[in-house]
Amino acid sequence: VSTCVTQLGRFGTGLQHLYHHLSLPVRHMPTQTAFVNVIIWLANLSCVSNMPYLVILDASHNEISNFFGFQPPKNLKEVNFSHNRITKMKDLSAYSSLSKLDLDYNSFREIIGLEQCCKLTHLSLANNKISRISGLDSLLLTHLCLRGNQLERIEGLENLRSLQVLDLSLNRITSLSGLQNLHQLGSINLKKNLITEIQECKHIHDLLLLRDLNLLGNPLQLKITVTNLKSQVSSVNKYDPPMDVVAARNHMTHLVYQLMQPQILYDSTLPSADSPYPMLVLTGPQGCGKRELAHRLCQELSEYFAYGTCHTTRGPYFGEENGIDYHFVSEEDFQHMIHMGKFIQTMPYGGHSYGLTRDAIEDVAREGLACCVHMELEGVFSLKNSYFEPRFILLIPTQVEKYKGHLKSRGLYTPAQIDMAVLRIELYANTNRQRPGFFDNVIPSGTARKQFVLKIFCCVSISYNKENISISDQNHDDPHPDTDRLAAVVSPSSDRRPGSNIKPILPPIPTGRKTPAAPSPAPSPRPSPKAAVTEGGDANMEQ
Ligand SMILES: Nc1ncnc2c1ncn2[C@@H]1O[C@H](COP(=O)(O)OP(=O)(O)OP(=O)(O)O)[C@@H](O)[C@H]1O
Repeated sequence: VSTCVTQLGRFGTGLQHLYHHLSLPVRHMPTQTAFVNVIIWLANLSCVSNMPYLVILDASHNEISNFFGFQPPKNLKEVNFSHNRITKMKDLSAYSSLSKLDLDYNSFREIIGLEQCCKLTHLSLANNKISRISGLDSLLLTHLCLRGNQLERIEGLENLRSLQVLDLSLNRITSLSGLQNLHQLGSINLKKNLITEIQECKHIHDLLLLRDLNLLGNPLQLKITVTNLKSQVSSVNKYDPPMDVVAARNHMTHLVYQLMQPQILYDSTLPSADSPYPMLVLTGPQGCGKRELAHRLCQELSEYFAYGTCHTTRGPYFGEENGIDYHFVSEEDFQHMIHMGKFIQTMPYGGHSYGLTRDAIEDVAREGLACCVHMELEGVFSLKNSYFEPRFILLIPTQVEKYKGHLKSRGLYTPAQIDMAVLRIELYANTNRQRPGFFDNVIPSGTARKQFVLKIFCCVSISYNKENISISDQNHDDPHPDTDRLAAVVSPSSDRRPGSNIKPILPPIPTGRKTPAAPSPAPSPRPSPKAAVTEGGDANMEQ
């Protein structure tokens, strides 16, 4: 035996090999390898004592419980005892040629007896029961694997200056302290340990050869992810805040300023404050015709709606009147109003400020009417935060070239302003796509005015208690619109805003309202010259 290779295949095919190799004289096999057979399942390796020239011994996957229970072959370099039943290491000073020792999947509790194995470079003790690293001080290990043990700290490695690859994954290690002097380290695996602080990395800061560091599955990973996420979110919020964030800030600002003012607890001139005043908001990109339609709506349905005049710092266009189209104020006055808590929401647009005041809404509420306003999308986001529960109708141009041409023909905008307005169409479209129900109704450009009015009616019929409203249409194209038919035209998203309960979004019109039974073409309670001015203007574009 001692002159031959003993090669028993580990998976049961080795017996023929055994006999085949047994017939070989040793001079043909200068490097001897012993494989032992799982079918035989060796319990001891005493036979190896008769193999003085053995160099590599693979005794893995057996039932061996005796650690190196054989006379040491002089040149034994590599031993694989993995997947056996060995519980205790012993002094291996007689095995001084050992360079590679695989002891994975046994039941070792401590590392002992290797002190004299000065040629040992690879040691693997994965999946044992080792709770403390010891006895390695004098070794020249380059590879050390202690994966899947019970280590709580990295200790006893300080002198392993040759160590290049260290696997300490699947332990209970909480700190990277103990690695700082291992300057040859190129790879550290600390996956699935208990490291919580990223500051622990200071211990490996000076390891210049370190290429791989695996800290996956440590508590700090979650922390880093959350921290990264937090810092990403905060940088996004700082430099490119989403509309929700801007709107929340805007709402908070005005709420805080408002709360800093003396509070009026009861105003007998106002309808009950138990429910928010009815409000209709027309939104869409600049010049899409929403302002004109708001004016027209207030004129044609003056029984129900009155125009809520916003404030702006821009100067009036030709034909615009202060207090009707806007309250035109200076930037200074606008800022002062903000600080006086006057606004519900504000928004910068095109280098100017725009804002809707609480007074504008309450003035309309005093008349027992629903307030109709127009604003850009950011304003809508802000209002969604407020106590008011408006109905939102989006007017969206669908024919971009036509819309562009219309803006050009107004002669009010620079090419850059036109481009911006056109770009913002996508913003509205995306919001509508991504947030179903965000708008109560969407009216594409090109919708016939009749249909538009029908849809507004639908909105009204849903907004108000249906018993209280009858839609007669003496002024409109459709002589007998009934609410059922109107309901058929309304898009599903207009049914009810998400989150609202069964009751109508807008309460019945406060007492004091004229009976809506027979709306007449009486003049609007508020002048709406803009509607007259633009009759056939922007609104016509929608036709
Ligand atoms: N309080 C507000 N909050 C947000 N947006 C507002 C507010 N008031 C007005 N806006 C919007 O600001 C944009 C610029 O208004 P401006 O009146 O200067 O433009 P315009 O060229 O007349 O456009 P439009 O015909 O759409 O009103 C418009 O889209 C308008 O609806």
